[in-house]
Amino acid sequence: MSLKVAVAGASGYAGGELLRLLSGHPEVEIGALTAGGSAGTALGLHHPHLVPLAGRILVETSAETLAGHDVVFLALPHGQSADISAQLGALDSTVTVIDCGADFRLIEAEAWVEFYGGKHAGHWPYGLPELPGQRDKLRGTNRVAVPGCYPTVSTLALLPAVQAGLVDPGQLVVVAVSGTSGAGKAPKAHLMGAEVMGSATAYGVGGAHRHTPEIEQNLGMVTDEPVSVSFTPVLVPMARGILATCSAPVTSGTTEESLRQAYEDAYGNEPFVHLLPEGQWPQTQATLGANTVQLQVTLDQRIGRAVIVAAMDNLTKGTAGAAVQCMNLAAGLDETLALPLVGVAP
Ligand SMILES: NC(=O)C1=CN([C@@H]2O[C@H](COP(=O)(O)OP(=O)(O)OC[C@H]3O[C@@H](n4cnc5c(N)ncnc54)[C@H](OP(=O)(O)O)[C@@H]3O)[C@@H](O)[C@H]2O)C=CC1
Ligand SMILES: CC(=O)N[C@@H](CCC(=O)OP(=O)(O)O)C(=O)O
Repeated sequence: MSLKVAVAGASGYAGGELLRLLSGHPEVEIGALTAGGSAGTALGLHHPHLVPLAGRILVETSAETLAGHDVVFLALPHGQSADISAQLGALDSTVTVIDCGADFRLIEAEAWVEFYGGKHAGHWPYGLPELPGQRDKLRGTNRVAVPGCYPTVSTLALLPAVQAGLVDPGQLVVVAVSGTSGAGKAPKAHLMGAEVMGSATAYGVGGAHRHTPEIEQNLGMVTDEPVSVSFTPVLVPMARGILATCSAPVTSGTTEESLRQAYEDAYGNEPFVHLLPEGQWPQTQATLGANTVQLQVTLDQRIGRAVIVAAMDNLTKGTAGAAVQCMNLAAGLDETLALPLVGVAP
């Protein structure tokens, strides 16, 4: 099987990471590469690391340039995917669309309006195969909403403890540091030189970040209890990677052993989620360029809280790797095809 694949937003960070992974995919032929203002320029100008594709010219993003492919990846700014995917669907009924943006992630329209504003476009199968039951929904689908980077790492960090009833899901806390590539390549005042170099900055504090309802939506799928998360993202001066520290009060009877067992049971057979040996704590570097999440869990006996630390590359498992994983499932291929387990270090 050879899948003809297009990437919309190919000049951006997520688009570049998609092309890095797709270049090594044995079942993929790379078709149209599109952009906004960068249309007409060579891909190599934006991504000099993508040597075999460097001479490819970016074209404008339209339903016409994206039609005629088996799979279209959308790596466009928020709010751009809904219109283009509707136009594309009208032109090409057989295409599979995998959206790296947020447009189709949230089920509840009220949450969309509160955190993003504007009209809710609807909900597509959610691209986190590790959520119980989700892998089967992704097999053979022709639409995928790839999760946000913080929701992927936070959900995977808390899921086993919440699912097993070992923590109170109404009192979850996540503090996650992220590299600046999470914000995309467009210039932003808070990402300019002196503002980001040598400094760590919290943002979206106090329940304001738009990933809060997405994390709650995911964890709400594995418990009947109400789920609430206090989520604080922190920008740190590194290019890529997220380290999430998650905690919650344990329920009566929870022990260090039962916590660890829940994580072993949940992820023992997962190809990309790895519980580290006891005493070893995750670091972002070990996940860079890999489609992996590395986890460690412990019980803070003194105050009765479970503490889980998780590391992930925001551009790989946090976006493009997850998108390719979902394409593999949607197309009936081996889920792990072309997805690295090996990171880049030091
Ligand atoms: N970065 C990350 O870690 C993650 C990103 N995502 C999601 O992936 C998507 C892309 O993010 P990211 O790559 O970081 O963003 P970038 O800003 O790096 O890239 C955006 C891409 O969209 C193109 N674009 C911008 N405006 C338009 C337009 N009006 N019409 C057509 N194309 C346009 C840009 O082209 P041009 O060069 O011409 O401006 C560029 O190719 C977003 O929805 C983001 O939320 C999801 C998870 C993590
Ligand atoms: C460091 C940084 O700015 N990160 C981005 C999250 C990127 C991502 O995963 O999210 P979306 O696909 O939802 O944009 C942010 O906080 O907005």
